[in-house]
Amino acid sequence: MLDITNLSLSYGKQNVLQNLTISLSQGEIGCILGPSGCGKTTLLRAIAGFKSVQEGSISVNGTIVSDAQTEMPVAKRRIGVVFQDFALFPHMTVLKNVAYGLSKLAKSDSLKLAEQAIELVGLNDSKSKYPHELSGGQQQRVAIARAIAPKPDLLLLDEPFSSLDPELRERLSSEIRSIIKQQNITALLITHDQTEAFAMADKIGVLHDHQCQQWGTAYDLYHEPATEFIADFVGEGVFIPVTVVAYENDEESTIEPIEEKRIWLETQLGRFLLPEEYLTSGTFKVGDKAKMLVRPDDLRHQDESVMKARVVGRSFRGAHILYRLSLNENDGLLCLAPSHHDHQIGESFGIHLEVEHVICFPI
Ligand SMILES: Nc1ncnc2c1ncn2[C@@H]1O[C@H](COP(=O)(O)OP(=O)(O)OP(=O)(O)O)[C@@H](O)[C@H]1O
Repeated sequence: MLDITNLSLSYGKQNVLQNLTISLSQGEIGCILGPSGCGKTTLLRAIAGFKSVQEGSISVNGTIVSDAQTEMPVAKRRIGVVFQDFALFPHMTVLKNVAYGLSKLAKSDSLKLAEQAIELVGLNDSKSKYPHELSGGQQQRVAIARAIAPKPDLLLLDEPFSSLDPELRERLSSEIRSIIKQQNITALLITHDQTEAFAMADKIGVLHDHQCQQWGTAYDLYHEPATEFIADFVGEGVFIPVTVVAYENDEESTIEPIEEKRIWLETQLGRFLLPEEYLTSGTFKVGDKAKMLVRPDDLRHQDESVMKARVVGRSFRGAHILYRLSLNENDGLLCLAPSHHDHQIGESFGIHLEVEHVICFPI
């Protein structure tokens, strides 16, 4: 439904995005995530038709809407846009706001579609109210109803929840996801908020350094980040120093003595097999120093462990406590422990590192 291929966007000589390739199937929700200034809005504007394309192409539902030669007018693209500030008309009722984009249809058809969209977002009782009579969350629902009423091929959402408080943001994002999914709408959301991206999206692309550094599921980004930037930007975690080592005999290992597999990462928290892909790609050789990603949920609270770490910080999160721990010289370890393990700053407890996905980067 959306195919963006080798897209480059710039403002004059300022290059914003280069060689970006992403795609969404019918009914999929994608999200473009990235820090301020990375080019999210520019990308959204190019898809909607407000920004020309220097290289590559954007296709919606099999038709090229933008490339270096083509620029389909905005109104012909069959793309609905939900803006950050809702952009509702203050002097129009909810019903008139939603019906506004349907003015080409016969009045009875436009009202029918508008009413259907209003019902979908649960605002049946507010049809004749004006935007100033609605809460922020309700106004956002009106904006969404207005964008989906014409049944667009693609729905674009520009930081749709950023003006709402965090609790409402979380609730609304999962409600809006259900509506979009129920209607089998293809949608692309842009945000700098990863909680929003995780709650809404089937696929997430992270923009950095003018590139989309990874296009994958939230699970992929969190557990198998393609770059050091993504490892750092998505989720919490720390990097610990490691040394790439080889063991000549298998006394040290319970693993079968396969030559390639006897390369390990030695850390102060134990030794981990260097994954196959790092060997085949030649990223590391024996003797290299590197850094390994440790997520707070990789580091377990384990009373019987001989390795004890001291609590230097703690943040209570209800079911869990996120501990910042100090071990030897390393002050920055993070451990997410069930909150019944209630330790105060200065106390020590046993830890055990269990890394399912070993992610390493050269230093
Ligand atoms: N109209 C413009 N003319 C020139 N440069 C622009 C224009 N709009 C944006 N830029 C520049 O392009 C880059 C990308 O901006 P963009 O607004 O797309 O980023 P963003 O990721 O959406 O940021 P934010 O999250 O802060 O909204 C920035 O360096 C910005 O200064």
